[in-house]
Amino acid sequence: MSKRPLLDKVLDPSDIRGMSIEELTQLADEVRHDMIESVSLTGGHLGAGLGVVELTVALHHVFATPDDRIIWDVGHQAYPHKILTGRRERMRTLRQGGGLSGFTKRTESAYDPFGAGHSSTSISAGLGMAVGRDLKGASNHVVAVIGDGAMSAGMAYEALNNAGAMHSRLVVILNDNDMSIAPPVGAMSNYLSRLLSSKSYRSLRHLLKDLASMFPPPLERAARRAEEFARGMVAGGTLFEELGFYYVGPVDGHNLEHLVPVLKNVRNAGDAAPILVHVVTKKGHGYAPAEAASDKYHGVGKFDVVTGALAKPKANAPSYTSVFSKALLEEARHDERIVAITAAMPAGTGLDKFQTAYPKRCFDVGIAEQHAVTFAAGLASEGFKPFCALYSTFLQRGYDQLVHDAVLQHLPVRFAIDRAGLVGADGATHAGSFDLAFLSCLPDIVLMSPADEAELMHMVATAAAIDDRVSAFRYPRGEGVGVELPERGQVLPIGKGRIIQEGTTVALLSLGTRLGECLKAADELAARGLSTTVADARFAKPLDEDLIRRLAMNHALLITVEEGSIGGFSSQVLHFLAHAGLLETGLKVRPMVLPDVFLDHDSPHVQYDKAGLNASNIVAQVLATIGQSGIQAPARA
Ligand SMILES: Cc1ncc(C[n+]2csc(CCOP(=O)(O)OP(=O)(O)O)c2C)c(N)n1
Ligand SMILES: CC(=O)[C@@H](O)[C@H](O)COP(=O)(O)O
Ligand SMILES: [Mg+2]
Repeated sequence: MSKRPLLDKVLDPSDIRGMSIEELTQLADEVRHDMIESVSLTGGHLGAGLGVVELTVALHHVFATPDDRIIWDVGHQAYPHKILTGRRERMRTLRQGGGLSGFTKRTESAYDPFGAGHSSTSISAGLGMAVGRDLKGASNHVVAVIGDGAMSAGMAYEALNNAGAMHSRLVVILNDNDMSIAPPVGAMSNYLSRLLSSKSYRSLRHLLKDLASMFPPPLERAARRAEEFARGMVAGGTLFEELGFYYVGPVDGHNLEHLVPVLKNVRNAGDAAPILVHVVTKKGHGYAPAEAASDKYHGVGKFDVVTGALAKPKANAPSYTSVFSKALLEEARHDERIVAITAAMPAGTGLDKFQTAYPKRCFDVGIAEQHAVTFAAGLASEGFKPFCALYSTFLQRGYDQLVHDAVLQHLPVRFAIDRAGLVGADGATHAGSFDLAFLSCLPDIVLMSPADEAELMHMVATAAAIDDRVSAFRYPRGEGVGVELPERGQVLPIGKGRIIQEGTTVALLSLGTRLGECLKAADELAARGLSTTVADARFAKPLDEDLIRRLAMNHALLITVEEGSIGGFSSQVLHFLAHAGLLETGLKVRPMVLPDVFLDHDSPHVQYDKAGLNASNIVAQVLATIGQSGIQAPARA
């Protein structure tokens, strides 16, 4: 850790409360350099944090954290906050096993009053805290910091709508950097741009005058309020004022001479009404390579601090995302009814290529997963073939829409579910653990998971062909196994799995990309004299009942393996076995699923070791269940 004259003296935010603006400016500079240095060694979310260095310093200078609550929306911009709140030394452990989380986390620090990872929760959480404070008769401040991208989600509007009518003292800081991960989309984003161009930055004199007129001394307050309404101040104001917020800004978020007095005035306002401070920042600010990059270095691996050059990760095979992207392009070339939907993740889902090839058939709806799902259902009802590409963890947001708007109406929306299973450094908030459980219980859905990237291509083709109900295929983050890829995927027989290798004693039935681990386990079991069948289920729904029956009848032990929580594929298999009377035959069955805990960030391999889903764990499960001596396969047929 490099020496930093001022930052070295900051053990917690109380050390910066007495600093002058000059000192705060120097401190911000030191925090920025410190953050760049540590993220260059760990990788992580860089651009967002760089953009809020001054804002973070100003907030901790003005507000009495942790009694005053600061809630960072998403939490990916909270690295400067971590540096200033006693976690500076641990920044080099960021996103690694046992290290700091890449997001805010309640168990990590008293300065993180609310955990995050998913976006657009901060205003709701802040309002809950503000109302809780009022109910307790306490007087602390609550500040929610939300980005312009996160403002596109329904939850943010639900919260504004509620807060604007609550008369509870809440400060919302809208951090407007005119960026999401990709450039922001939507009418709100256009509105914010218009707001900025019509108002331009308010000078400090104007800002303080505005604030003074908003927050008159207590005795005059009621009369002043009435007068404000009477003369139409609210009606002539911003959308936020229409919703019942005091609007302050726009303020230059990199200018501490402006930020600090404005925040002090907001803090001292004392009025029982929510305030929205519109702060304008630049994502990646103060680090030229980030400012110059098209994504402002939103998320990076390790990099060279001087040049900004990103370390190139070694890849032995194309990523599942890129294979999906290519396969969908191929299907779209053959069928112009195919359209694609992303919720603010065009690059992350691989739909950026689709956007370039078919701009009129690709829709980035912003961070709005619920809307994405019902929007796709609407397109399907008009005869289109929508592929809604979402990360598994973010699909959780759109569950009711998926059930009520798509599945129930048999509207053929195709869900391309990326980042299924454990995702590594993003940790528990981003793990795709639950989709198999929450999808496999839905009537009539077709739910697939590929064992490798060629299988993924087949599943894209299969989904394109399914036109009478919802279908979904889920695949992991990261690279495939390096199999040869066809030009185009083939349509698979629905609900049919495949036997990969035949054995006699143990049957491993895999769904998804644990198949490789099952094959390794089978080799090891063979070396121990246990003849093992390995099968790839391909479908979690409908189940291949013939295949499962065959495995159950001809083996002593059946193990299911999946990268999902309890309640998913294995539960479907167990349900079938129970009702088919196959559990009373002496067959032993062991479902191997993710453990019933939230697993923290680590490398995916270590995570899967902890989850007990690697080859060695499968071998151990077999040996623990039937012993090393082996059992002869029963003749049950
Ligand atoms: C529900 C949900 N959908 C998608 C994401 C992925 N995501 C993380 S940050 C981000 C962009 C947020 O933009 P903004 O709020 O403006 O913050 P900035 O990065 O610009 O500071 C997105 C889409 C998420 N975290 N949560
Ligand atoms: C903060 C956030 O939600 C995203 O930036 C996410 O971390 C992206 O994950 P991938 O790196 O898997 O695209
Ligand atoms: Mg933004």
